[in-house]
Formats: sequence, C-alpha cells, structure tokens
Amino acid sequence: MNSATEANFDGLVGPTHNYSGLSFGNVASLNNSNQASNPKAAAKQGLEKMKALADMGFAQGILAPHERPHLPTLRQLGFTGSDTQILANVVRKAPKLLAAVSSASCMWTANAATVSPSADTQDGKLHFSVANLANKFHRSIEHETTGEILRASFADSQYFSHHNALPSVEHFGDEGAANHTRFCDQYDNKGVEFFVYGMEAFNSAAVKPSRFPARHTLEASQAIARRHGLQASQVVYAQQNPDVIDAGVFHNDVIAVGNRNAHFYHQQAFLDTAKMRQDLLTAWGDRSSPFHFIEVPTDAVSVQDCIQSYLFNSQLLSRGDDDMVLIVPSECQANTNVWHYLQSLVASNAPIQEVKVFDLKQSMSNGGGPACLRLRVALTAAERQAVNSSIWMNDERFAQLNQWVDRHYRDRLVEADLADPQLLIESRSALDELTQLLNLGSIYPFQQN
Ligand SMILES: NCCC[C@H](NC(=O)CCC(=O)O)C(=O)O
Repeated sequence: MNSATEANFDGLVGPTHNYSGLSFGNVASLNNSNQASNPKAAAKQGLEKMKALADMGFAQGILAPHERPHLPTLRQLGFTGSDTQILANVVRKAPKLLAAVSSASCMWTANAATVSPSADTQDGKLHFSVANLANKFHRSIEHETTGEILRASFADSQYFSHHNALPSVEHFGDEGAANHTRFCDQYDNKGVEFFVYGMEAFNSAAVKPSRFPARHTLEASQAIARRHGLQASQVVYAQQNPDVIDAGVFHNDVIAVGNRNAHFYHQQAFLDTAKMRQDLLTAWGDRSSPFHFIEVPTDAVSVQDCIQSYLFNSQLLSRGDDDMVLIVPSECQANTNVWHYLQSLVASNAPIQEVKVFDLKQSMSNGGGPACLRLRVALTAAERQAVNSSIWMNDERFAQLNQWVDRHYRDRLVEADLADPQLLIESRSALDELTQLLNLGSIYPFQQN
C-alpha cells in the first residue's frame, strides 16, 4: 500500500527580509545588495506558492521564521545594555554585523536540515540533521532555532529523530538538503540517498573550487549518512563540478534536481557525470521502475543561463507514476534558451509533463528559488498524522497568514532600517503572534526571558 507522500515545508519569509550582499559566491546576493526589499511582497509570494501546491493536492507545510535582528548573537559578541542601546551601538560600530544578524535567510529551508525518510533508516524513524551552514556567518546562527522549530513541528519522538548540527567548522560544512536528493520508486519504499559535496576537506590533494567557497564537504555528508543509519548500498556521493561553483552555483540545487526515479541535471553539474550515473544505477538495482537521467546539454542551456534563470532550482513533483510537474521561477520564462528548452522537454516523453511558473522575485534577488524555499519530507500516513497539525497550509491558514503579514510587515526595507528599534518591536510582536497561530510554543529567546 503506497500511503506515503512527499510533503514540502516552506520557510515563511520573515519581517526583516533584506538585500545585504552577505553571500560571497552567490551572484544574486552580491549583485542586488543595497537594493530596497519588500518584506510584505516576499512573504506573500511565498504564501502564494505554498497555497498553489496545497490546492494541487500536495502536502504543504509552513516553517516559522527566526527572531531578527538576533540580539542574543550581538550579546554573545560583547554588546551590552538594552536592546535599543545595542542596536544604536552596533549600527555605529559594526553595520555589516547588524546586517548579518538581521537576515531572513532562514526562509530558505532547503538549507535547514538533511532529511532521511523512515523507509531508509536503520531504526525506522524519520531523521532530521539541522545544517550548521558554517560557511556564512549570517547563516551559521540559524541552526539552533531551526532545530527548535523542527522539534516543535515534528514533535513525536516515536516517529521523528532530531540531530543537532555537525561541528560548525569548514571541514564539516553542511548546507543541508540543497545538496541532498532522495530517489525512490515509491515514497514509502526504501530509497537511494544522493549526497553532493563541493570538496573533500581532509584530502588537500583533491580538486576543489578556487574562486568561490565549496560550502559543503564530503565528510559532512558521510557524517549525516552515518547518524541517520543509512546502508552504504543505498548511499551515493558525487562531487559537484568545481568550475560551476566558481561560476556561482553555490548549492547543487542550482544545477540539478531529482525526484523519485528522475534526475534532472545540467551536463556540467558534476565532476564525473559517468560515475554519478553508474553509481546511481548500481544503487537503484533491480527496482522495476526505470530510472530517468534527464541531462540538459550546455548547447541548449548554458551554466550562465542556469544561474540567471534558476531552471534547476525548481520543484519536481509527482502527480502519478512518471507524471511530474516542474515548478519554476518566472525568470525561466524570461530566458529564451531556458523557456525554449522547457517547451521541448514537456513535448518529449520525459516524465516531466507540465511546467508551472511562479513569481518569487523577492527571494530570487537574494539567490533563492522555489527549491531553496522548501524542505522535502517524505511521510507515511502515520507520520503525517503526527506532524503539528497547525503548520499545514490550507484555505484558513492562507487567509490567516496573509492578514498577519498585512498587519505586521513593512513593504519597504533598506539596510539603514535594520537599526530601527521599532522594526525589532514589530518583528517580535509578529513572531509572538505567529507561534500562537502555528501552535509552536514559546520557541524564541525573546519569549523566554
Ligand atoms: N538556498 C538558497 C540560499 C540563498 C542564501 N542567500 C543569502 O543568504 C543572501 C543574504 C543576503 O545577501 O542578504 C545563501 O547564499 O545561503
């Protein structure tokens, strides 16, 4: 009985969403820094996508944003006094630090954790390992609160196992599910877990990017597979092509996406494509479903086209066997090579039968597309019942959260606004109300003291 489904849990964009140019190696982040943001539009664009998927019959959940600016981190860094005094101090002495602790980057929940469904794990539980996101300071402060939110959303320890982040150092750089794909024939059958890394940290002779950071290491992926109790025969590792990282492909989900028995990737995505294909087929074994490699050639879509359009930062969703829909950002429609390729793809007999386009410009301007905004969790019927019921997207929740955004969010933010004590007050009252709406409990530090 195939009762399991793969649910998507999107990060709700927080009230301080802004463009601070914090992500070296992420060209959108660097190109759009100091542009004014629209937090209200950003949150609503995200809610629209979540609602559309829920209306299409997919299981869609919501993960709360974090407290920003993050005063506990500023105190940890030696700022003292009242919240207002600290904001006045840090904006004068270290404005980039204030920007880094004010980012709404936790919206991109593909980086929240790595998820191993219960059909894959030795103890039969669904495992979450929050990602240390060690490579970027503004992201490295997320994992503790992310862990709290995941524990409040997936609370039942009979079904869910939560692991803290790996050591927060470069050798164990972990960017979560953006570099992990779980292939399967049916969601509740044992799958193949595919880990993509940017460098092998403990082997100084190994090839790695030279211009931009690798962000995620082989050793981190191996540690996650170990903790989740995965068998070697069901795990495949592949190195991302250092050249595409150096071109700005900072996570594998900007150049490849997989779902069930389909791997949709760019010809230049991997260091050794033949080995990737061979290893996946070996792990796939004698499963009855065919495994589809959908390789996009450079002469149809260049790496630059991929980075500009986020063709592969799309969601690949199954409506039935070999019947998938691709959720792409509107930038794909604006890029003629990409849009032309997509039309030919849908016309061919590939399992991708339909393309749906969404406006996610606020997130895209910081280098986050449809796939960045969601964490995939394959759930059996019993596990789905055990999820915090208040976080599911539905008509009522959609209306409620849009009203909540209208009440609490600004429609314009520039970096100078981050020091405004009023913004902190607005954000905290928004989040305090949100924890009640989503029945999360008092998970934020400001609620605890
Ligand atoms: N999966 C997509 C993540 C995008 C994210 N961007 C940022 O953090 C940009 C933040 C800023 O520059 O304001 C990153 O690079 O980790």
